Amino acid sequence: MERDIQYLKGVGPKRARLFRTLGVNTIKDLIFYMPRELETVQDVSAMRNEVEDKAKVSLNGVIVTSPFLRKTRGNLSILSAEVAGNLGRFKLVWFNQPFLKNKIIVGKSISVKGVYNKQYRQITVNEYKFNNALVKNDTKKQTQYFRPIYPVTDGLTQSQIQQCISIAIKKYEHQLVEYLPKEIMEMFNLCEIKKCIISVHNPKSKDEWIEAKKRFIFEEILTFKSALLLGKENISRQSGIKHRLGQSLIDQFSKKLKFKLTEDQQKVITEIIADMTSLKPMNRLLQGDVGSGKTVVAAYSLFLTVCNGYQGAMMVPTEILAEQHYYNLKDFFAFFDINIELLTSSTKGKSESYKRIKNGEVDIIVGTHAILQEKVEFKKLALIVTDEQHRFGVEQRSSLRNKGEHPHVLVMSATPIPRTMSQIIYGDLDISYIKQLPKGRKPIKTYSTTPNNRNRVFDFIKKEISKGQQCYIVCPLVEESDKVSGLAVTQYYDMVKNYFDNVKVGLLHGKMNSRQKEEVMNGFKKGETSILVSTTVIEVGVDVSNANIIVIENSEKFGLSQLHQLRGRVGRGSIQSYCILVCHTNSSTAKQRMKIMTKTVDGFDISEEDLKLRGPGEFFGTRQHGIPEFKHFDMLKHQDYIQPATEAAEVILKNKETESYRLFFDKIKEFAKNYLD
Ligand SMILES: Nc1ncnc2c1ncn2[C@@H]1O[C@H](COP(=O)(O)OP(=O)(O)OP(=O)(O)O)[C@@H](O)[C@H]1O
Repeated sequence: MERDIQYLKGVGPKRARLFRTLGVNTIKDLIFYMPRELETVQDVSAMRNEVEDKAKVSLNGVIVTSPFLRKTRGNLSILSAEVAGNLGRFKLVWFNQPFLKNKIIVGKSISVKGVYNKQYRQITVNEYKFNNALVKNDTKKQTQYFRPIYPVTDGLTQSQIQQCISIAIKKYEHQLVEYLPKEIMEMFNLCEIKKCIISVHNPKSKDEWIEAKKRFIFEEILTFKSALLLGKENISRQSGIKHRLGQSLIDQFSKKLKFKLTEDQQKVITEIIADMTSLKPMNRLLQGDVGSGKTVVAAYSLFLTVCNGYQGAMMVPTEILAEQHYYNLKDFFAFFDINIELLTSSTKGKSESYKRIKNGEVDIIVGTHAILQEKVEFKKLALIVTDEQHRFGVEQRSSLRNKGEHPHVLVMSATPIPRTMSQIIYGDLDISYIKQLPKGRKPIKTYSTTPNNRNRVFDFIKKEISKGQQCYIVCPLVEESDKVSGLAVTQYYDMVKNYFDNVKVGLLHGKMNSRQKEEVMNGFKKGETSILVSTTVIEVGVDVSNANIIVIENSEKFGLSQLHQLRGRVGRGSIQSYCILVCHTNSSTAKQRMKIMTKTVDGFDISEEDLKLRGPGEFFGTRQHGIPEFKHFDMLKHQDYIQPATEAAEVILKNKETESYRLFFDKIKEFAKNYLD
């Protein structure tokens, strides 16, 4: 079975090349090559009246009229002929195959598959075969059968794939040995591998096909969950850096805070302290909605590390965010002797900085992925905090981990991920939630409008600015473009400046250099600028509590979760905040999305909706976020499988030394090695 596909009878080097483009390299790959759907084919030769319009049908009959060929104005050719089957005459139609005209001979018998047009008793032919044998009058014949449909490629048809698979199964069936532990199969009522393979490629009934598919879905998610649990088990077996609590120091830090922690913040801090003072490395995800106050939680953990004589690192996805966290942490630690440094690709005097990190002069380093460079070596790194983890790849997470000796890891995510999804992406982490927002926050009022109402929107902004508030306006593009539609910040900035006399307006986008960005951001933070016209560079983390309006132009162009993130830039203090979505299209999908935004303020609900609307692939560009490309498992359709698969994974890890589990456990190790390392 492990032999190269070209050695299968009927394949050869040329066809093997085509198979390889489908990811089929060996005979085993072919046997496990899965159909994407099951087609039900009705046999109209024996049909009663029940065959529906547009149904996929097959027919055996005898050609009874000469072929008729005509050309349409668009140069399309239509070839037709009539056949007589058991139940009368049908018209067959071929599109763009004029060359068949000579083969269609009255009296010849033919089998066809195609799509039925009920009104004209006509079949648009997709596949045909001329037969030598006469058509039998067999009315007891099966009236419907099932045909698996495979992903194909140019030069390789459905029937060729089907034929090769059936040759492969016939020859190698005996090598299909069950590898799932018997106990697991019984516990979860799974169908045996040989039977599944046969049923999935040649099902006798739809139920049989579904049963077989079930096993493959379960097995796939089970392998993945087991690998995640194995990774988790490996980390927890390492000895972590045990911190002392130093409660009095923690109390000192609390006393210097400008606000009282919420109960959720307090609870999460307790969980983190418990992790860091234990013998195992912490491996925790902190999920909290926008503006729920995750930064202060990070500050507590960093403080604990530094007080214990270690270094901490905080890695974030953008320079703006790195700078903001850097200043926030400086502010939090103003009363303590803690050295914090910023490291991004545009930091000046990096080599000096590297030295200070290496010799331990720097206590906390805040930066972008510039921290991951080889040159950055720590003296005693004990805590890694990453913000917006899902923007970093899995490899980056582990490469930062390798900069210390089993450091503690705290992952913060501001994008609320639906539970099912976080169980998959973050299945190897313990999860803490901050659900409450700090006291006194008012729900953001969200409105949807059209560009025609822009002057009214601007007048509203004028009114709020006159009360001392500030406003963000977000546009999707930096500059106008012929290729992509949408408003550009540069032009919009000029328009806003013209409209608002005596109001200071700032412009911010990713093409500006770091110094310019920092200046603009600082001007806005200090309240010197009242309106900030920006691209989505402000999307994550930007925290200016005096800003109470965000206008999002071309709001139809953003995903719901992204709109929620952007909206989260306001409502970060006790004043009433507003989010105005300017939608430039009338489409029903856009309307539906705007409605969700105006009705829902909860980030978890929004991401659930977003996932439904866009599907997991687009929701998070999958590979980047550590979700493998599943062949069978669908995050939306198969949520029910996650819990049982998790239970099964736990059983497997517990019994991994038992003989009957060994075969499958080896597969899990192999998968973990390829995927998680
Ligand atoms: N317990 C609290 N009471 C009052 N204000 C708080 C509290 N905790 C945090 N804040 C303030 O709330 C604002 C938002 O906090 P923070 O920036 O940490 O949110 P976040 O969870 O990181 O949000 P985002 O995901 O949008 O970055 C900050 O101005 C912070 O100082």
